[in-house]
Amino acid sequence: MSSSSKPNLPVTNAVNGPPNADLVRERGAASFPVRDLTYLVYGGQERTEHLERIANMVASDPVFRKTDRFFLSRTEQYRRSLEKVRHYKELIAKHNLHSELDQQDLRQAIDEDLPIGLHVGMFIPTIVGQGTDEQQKKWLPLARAYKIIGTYAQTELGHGSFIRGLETVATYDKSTQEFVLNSPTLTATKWWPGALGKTSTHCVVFARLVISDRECGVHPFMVQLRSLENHEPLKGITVGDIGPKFAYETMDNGFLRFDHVRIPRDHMLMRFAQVAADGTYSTPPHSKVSYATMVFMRAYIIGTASSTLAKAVTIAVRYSCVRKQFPLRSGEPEQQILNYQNQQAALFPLLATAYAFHFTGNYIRQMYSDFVRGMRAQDFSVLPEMHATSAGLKSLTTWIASAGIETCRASCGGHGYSKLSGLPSLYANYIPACTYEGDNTVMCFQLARYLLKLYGKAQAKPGLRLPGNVSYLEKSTLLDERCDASTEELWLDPARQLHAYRNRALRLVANCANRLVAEMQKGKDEVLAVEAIKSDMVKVAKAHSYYVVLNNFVNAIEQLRASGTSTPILRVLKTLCDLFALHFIQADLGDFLEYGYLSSLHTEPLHAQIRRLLEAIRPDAVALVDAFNFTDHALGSALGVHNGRVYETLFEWAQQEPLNKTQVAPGYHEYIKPFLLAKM
Ligand SMILES: CCCCCCCC/C=C\CCCCC/C=C/C(=O)SCCNC(=O)CCNC(=O)[C@H](O)C(C)(C)COP(=O)(O)OP(=O)(O)OC[C@H]1O[C@@H](n2cnc3c(N)ncnc32)[C@H](O)[C@@H]1OP(=O)(O)O
Ligand SMILES: Cc1cc2nc3c(=O)[nH]c(=O)nc-3n(C[C@H](O)[C@H](O)[C@H](O)COP(=O)(O)OP(=O)(O)OC[C@H]3O[C@@H](n4cnc5c(N)ncnc54)[C@H](O)[C@@H]3O)c2cc1C
Repeated sequence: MSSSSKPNLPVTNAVNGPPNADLVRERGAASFPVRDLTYLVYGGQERTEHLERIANMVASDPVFRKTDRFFLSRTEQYRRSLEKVRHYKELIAKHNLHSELDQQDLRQAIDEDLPIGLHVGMFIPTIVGQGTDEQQKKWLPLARAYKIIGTYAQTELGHGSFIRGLETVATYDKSTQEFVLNSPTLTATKWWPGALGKTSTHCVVFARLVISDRECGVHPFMVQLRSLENHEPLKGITVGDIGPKFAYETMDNGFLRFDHVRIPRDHMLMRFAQVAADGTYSTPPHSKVSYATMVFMRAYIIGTASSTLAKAVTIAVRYSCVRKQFPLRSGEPEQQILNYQNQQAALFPLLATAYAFHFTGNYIRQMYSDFVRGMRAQDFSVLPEMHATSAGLKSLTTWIASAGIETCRASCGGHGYSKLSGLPSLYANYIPACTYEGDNTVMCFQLARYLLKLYGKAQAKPGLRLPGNVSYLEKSTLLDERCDASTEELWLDPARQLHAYRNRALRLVANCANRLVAEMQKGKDEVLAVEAIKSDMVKVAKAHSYYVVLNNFVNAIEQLRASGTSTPILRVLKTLCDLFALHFIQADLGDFLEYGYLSSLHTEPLHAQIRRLLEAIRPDAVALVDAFNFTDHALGSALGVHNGRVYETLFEWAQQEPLNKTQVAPGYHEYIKPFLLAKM
């Protein structure tokens, strides 16, 4: 079956001409209607077409061009991103894109780390989440109209993960009804917040509240940093850019110091905790409610892991169809490198993972909106589950996506190392996701701690009912059960796949719990006992998160089946789900073998089934990446161009290299000529 219709996307940036014949052939041989899968991924035909209109508008607009980005200095890149911000605002007005969703779509299409990312992603959400109604009324209209630009200033030079260790102080002065913000030490300097260095006029600062020498914990405060007239820093404020980074050049991550800066009392965001005029402090209803914006951003980050990985896989799969190396036998044509099993084994599990994470993103979005509904009704009961689940999924998805981008880059051989492949910058700009919004390892401890607690409760109280994704912790009998997938066919049974993931997670939780007890029996207190099991806690969190991802993928396919999705689409999604499930068992085989859950009786058919799945995906590989529907602008890659004119595009883009502006190299006269022409 061929694709039901061609995607309505312009081929920008790529060199025009007849498309690569191999890609044309691959597209014609897809076993499912590509367009229908695109609709499924983006939420229907209407929404897909809307996204395409925005993507096309961006892709054909010279202000948003990306192809020269590699040749710009850091300062030029920052300026260019500001130019893009201004144009983004013009387009909102011109095309009436006033809804939050439209603006999010537009930013996504622009596809750059713009210095307003923190404004929309954390500054505004913190006002919404933590501000009183009056505070929202005051600041939201200004922020939404970009009359003020803000960021989220929490991390300091000395502390990021350990929020309770932050040193910036906000001391309440009852006599003037003001807070005095101060950075008492060098390590109290705010360090890293995006767009803080040069762009923001305001920020939400996290500081320890002190009232009459009493420590009241870390709270958010609204602070103006720069004049709205001339952008100069206000009195008492030292602010600037933190300097060169691994990448992320378009973002002015900044530093900030306060020298006894005074702000009015109503600049503390007081939705949950309050300071009255006389200095009376009212505690929040939940001690971690001020951390809510981070939970929001973690959920957002989980949602973007799929699309980021999907971009890398799209580039690598298309290129691997165009690229040919070696005939199998002399005299035969050379093979597309995607025909090699090793290439498929590297790329197809990542393709499957990009689809798996798509459904994880849907799941966490739903969980987050239920959680927000509860919060609005003062119900914080879901907060621990939301925090723990999002912390674990954020870690697993960003780790896998980061490593996956690098695998894609390496799979493109030498051309993958060229920045023109788009993969080095995709990787370099993405990997901080493993660190920001909570270092992944530290986040894993949060989930593991939650699981250990629930496991302990379930042990202490048989018959206790735990919520959906953690209900397996009730069933310690699961530990005695063994895998019975002794044939290739049995490995395709979702119930057996889930059983394996549940069993592994429970085993690791139980093992950790036992070790914790053993450490305490050796005389350690609980704190030191936890320190002795920390690397196992990371494994626990990952194992549980894998289970959550797979469970959601399996459930999503069941729901699609029930809602009448066509057989060819269901078939291809099931194949991807199977590959996801089996690949990550194969990757962590030691976990499953260690406790005798699996033996060689099961591993042989497992490996064989994985090989079959790779073969099954091969004819659909191009169609499966096409279904993500990225424009050439979004991919920013000479290797991933839709028309497959890889070599023409690489050649043309390389001509832009500034060194090629002259035939004779700069420096020739000083450094090359003297030794070339020196007498022997
Ligand atoms: C429509 C969408 C538009 C979006 C547009 C986006 C545009 C995108 C642009 C750019 C993208 C990239 C931007 C990146 C920006 C990056 C920003 C940042 O990095 S901000 C700083 C982030 N910092 C962190 O994440 C710090 C991590 N540290 C912590 O979270 C905490 O310190 C901690 C590690 C969790 C520990 O906290 P603490 O010491 O206070 O607590 P503990 O004593 O360990 O635990 C006590 C109990 O509290 C529970 N807990 C902890 N945190 C939470 C929480 N958040 N919610 C609920 N409960 C929590 C903890 O589990 C303990 O529970 P018990 O065991 O006692 O039951
Ligand atoms: C690109 C980028 C953008 C950022 N944007 C912002 C922003 O807008 N606003 C903002 O406020 N911050 C921002 N940050 C800061 C970011 O949130 C922190 O860097 C992050 O939370 C990690 O904290 P840290 O740097 O203190 O790491 P550390 O905690 O110092 O981590 C260093 C190592 O120590 C380990 N470790 C730490 N604690 C423990 C423990 N208890 N047990 C065992 N191991 C431990 C970690 O696993 C890690 O391996 C940004 C960072 C980056 C890189």
